Amino acid sequence: MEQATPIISFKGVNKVYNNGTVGLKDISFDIPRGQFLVVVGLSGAGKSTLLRTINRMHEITSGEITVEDEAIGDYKGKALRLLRRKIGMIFQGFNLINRSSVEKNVLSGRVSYYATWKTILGLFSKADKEKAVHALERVNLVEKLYTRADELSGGQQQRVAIARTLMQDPKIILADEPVASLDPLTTKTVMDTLKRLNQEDGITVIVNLHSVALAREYADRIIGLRAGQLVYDQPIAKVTVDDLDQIYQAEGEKA
Ligand SMILES: Nc1ncnc2c1ncn2[C@@H]1O[C@H](COP(=O)(O)OP(=O)(O)OP(=O)(O)O)[C@@H](O)[C@H]1O
Repeated sequence: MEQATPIISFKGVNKVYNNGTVGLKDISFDIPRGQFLVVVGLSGAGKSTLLRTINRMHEITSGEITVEDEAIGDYKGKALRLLRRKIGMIFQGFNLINRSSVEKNVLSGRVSYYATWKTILGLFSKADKEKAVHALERVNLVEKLYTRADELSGGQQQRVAIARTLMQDPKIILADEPVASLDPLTTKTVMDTLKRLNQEDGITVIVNLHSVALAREYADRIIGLRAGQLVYDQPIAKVTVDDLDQIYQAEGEKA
């Protein structure tokens, strides 16, 4: 059984969108520090909503979320910036500046450490440039430092996005369908990178995935959502194919 203090805790969390759609319904669970957690569920089950409440990209309607034992709901200004600094986010579409070099994209992960005018003028410190090289080494892409982002493959672009989040020295990485637009081979390079950072740096990783096969391959634990509710929560050793089929049963969707 996990004994570690949770790095993130959901306590009776509800999210209702302005148009009345229920995003999350009475979600309570803890995420131990260093866990590789995979969230599965049908399209519209609430996976993105769940992830985005952790860095306050989405506000919750009721309940409480704590990160490192602090309720984050009232964070404003500096406290919110610091929260977002310690939580890296990876998106399905990579969100890179396509016409800029890999180096510039990676350095942009450091902007929250600078006054705005410096980053506008591109005055990153030598230490940060070295940090960018190191971040690219971690994702095995250092040879692409001066390549334009849009000249890279999808899997390489996603690894640049991961390197960019490493510039924040994140304690948590949220990845929302990070491999949904990638082929199987590049999918593996991206998932392996996330797993390595989880294991070597102890970064807590929370990934939304459509693929049940990938979830089983990489997760320490799988949670399942259906219609905004937490309907499944098991350590990987106890996860069975039948369980996962159940979560996807509604529309017969499989990996
Ligand atoms: N901004 C919004 N306004 C209103 N409803 C929303 C909004 N964003 C999401 N929803 C709704 O909330 C529910 C949960 O959506 P969410 O995107 O979290 O699901 P998901 O599991 O991530 O789906 P997918 O796998 O398709 O990304 C869905 O019914 C969705 O239509």
